[in-house]
Amino acid sequence: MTLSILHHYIAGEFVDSSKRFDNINPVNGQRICQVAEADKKQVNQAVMAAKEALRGPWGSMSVQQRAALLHKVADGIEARFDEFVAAEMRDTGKSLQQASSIDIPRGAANFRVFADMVKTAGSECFHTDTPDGKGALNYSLPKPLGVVAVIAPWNLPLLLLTWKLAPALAAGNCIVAKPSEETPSSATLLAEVMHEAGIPPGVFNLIHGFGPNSAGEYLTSHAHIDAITFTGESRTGSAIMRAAAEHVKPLSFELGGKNAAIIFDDADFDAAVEGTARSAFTNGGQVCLCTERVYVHSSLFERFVAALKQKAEAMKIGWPTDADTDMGPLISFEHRNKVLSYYKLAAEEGATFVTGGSVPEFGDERDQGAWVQPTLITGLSEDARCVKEEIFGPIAHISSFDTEEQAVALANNSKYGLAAAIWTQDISRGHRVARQMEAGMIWVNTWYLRDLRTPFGGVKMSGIGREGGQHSLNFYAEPSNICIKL
Ligand SMILES: NC(=O)c1ccc[n+]([C@@H]2O[C@H](COP(=O)([O-])OP(=O)(O)OC[C@H]3O[C@@H](n4cnc5c(N)ncnc54)[C@H](O)[C@@H]3O)[C@@H](O)[C@H]2O)c1
Ligand SMILES: O=C/C=C/C=C(\O)C(=O)O
Repeated sequence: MTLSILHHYIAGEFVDSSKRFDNINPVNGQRICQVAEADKKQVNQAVMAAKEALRGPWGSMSVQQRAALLHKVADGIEARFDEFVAAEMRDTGKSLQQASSIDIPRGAANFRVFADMVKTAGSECFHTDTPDGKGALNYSLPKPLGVVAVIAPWNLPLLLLTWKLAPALAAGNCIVAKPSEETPSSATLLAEVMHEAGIPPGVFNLIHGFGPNSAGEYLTSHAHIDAITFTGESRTGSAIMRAAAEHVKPLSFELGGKNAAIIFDDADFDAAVEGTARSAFTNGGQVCLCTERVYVHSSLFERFVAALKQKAEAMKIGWPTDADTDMGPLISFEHRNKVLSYYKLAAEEGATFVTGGSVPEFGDERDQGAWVQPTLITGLSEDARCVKEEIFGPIAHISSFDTEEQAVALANNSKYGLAAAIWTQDISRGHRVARQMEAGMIWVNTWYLRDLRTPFGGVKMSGIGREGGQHSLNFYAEPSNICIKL
């Protein structure tokens, strides 16, 4: 059976490479298709095509015209919705429910929100007094950065790729994007949609490949890249920072996390259990915002652990296409081995396994896939590696606290600072504890409730900068100040 091949999209054309890699379905380990792997020459072609396109019709297009094109891209995603859902599920094994209610709808929404926002964006203007009394006018003019390298991860492939593409394009930049090697399909479909929508050749370029010594590194170290926006592991962020250092360029980083949930004694118990199960196991724990550390007031601890265990064991781990599936496989065998190595480490570090800790057995082709059990552990010290290091799988450690001060100190005791969830019915405490969190995003009595205008990003090792609303536009366009002597 000849496998289809996913191509790059460079200068408005779909092109192959001599080198290719396999795209694997993590549900059963079967090959889905082959993917062209861009070499240095092709990455250079993509960068130069983007540079050239800045001087073409895109560079002289009005904001209204650019916004209209971005809405056409959103229309195209919606018109091919089922294809995008199928592509995302094939590459990741995520459930139909997740792909069709979060991943793909957000792909279209990301284009629409920034197409609309850029049309109403204003800029600063100051009337300046001068000694001669005639005054001066100072106004700022936002200008696109130029050629932006966009590097995306595999966990929410279309959502996170378009979360960067949409504002970057809305601000007038040209793009060279590299999706994760694990999830090439929806990005390639997006290239088709961009092409059909009439995005001018070279404005959006898509290259496939890996990170080190492959397309990712060739892209981030390219002299003609004007800015880099990256989402992925913190250590990859460090590598990209080193690669980009020589040419000094703006960086936007959305990195790793080891997020805490704090459940106070006055929490709405059922809501806290439901919300914490969702924040621990959504997308198989493969969301940067997922909870991996749960801190419960000592008065509730035993009851809460039992209730969370019940939730975890009630989850349906099944075929992605089944409407009632709660969790699919992990993204790859490599990642499953990483998560299983932490399950093993947890035991070595002395953890008590409340539930899970191994691999589900199906008795069918799924036994050839990258599956793990949702897992809850207790009993580790705060210095344990399983409590300190990001695992990025369906596992959370639960421990107890007595005072609010202890809860804040426990939650903040991390090199990461991406997100936190606080469960309390005392809203003054909610405000008070949220303000003390060393994190970029804090949810109180909810989790992953999104308003696309809000600042999204982390502190410490969790990132540099913010995405979302005007924060995105502020990164992708930088103001020049023009002073006119009157
Ligand atoms: N903060 C956020 O918003 C956010 C969102 C999603 C995922 N993440 C993080 O991403 C990680 C999981 O995603 P992942 O495994 O794809 O991350 P990863 O860092 O392994 O890879 C991310 C992307 O970077 C590329 N890459 C890897 N090494 C590179 C290099 N040296 N130069 C250039 N490109 C390189 C990869 O090919 C991929 O496209 C987790 O740590 C998760 O917390 C963070
Ligand atoms: O895995 C990380 C999830 C990131 C989500 C977003 O960036 C978003 O919802 O805009």
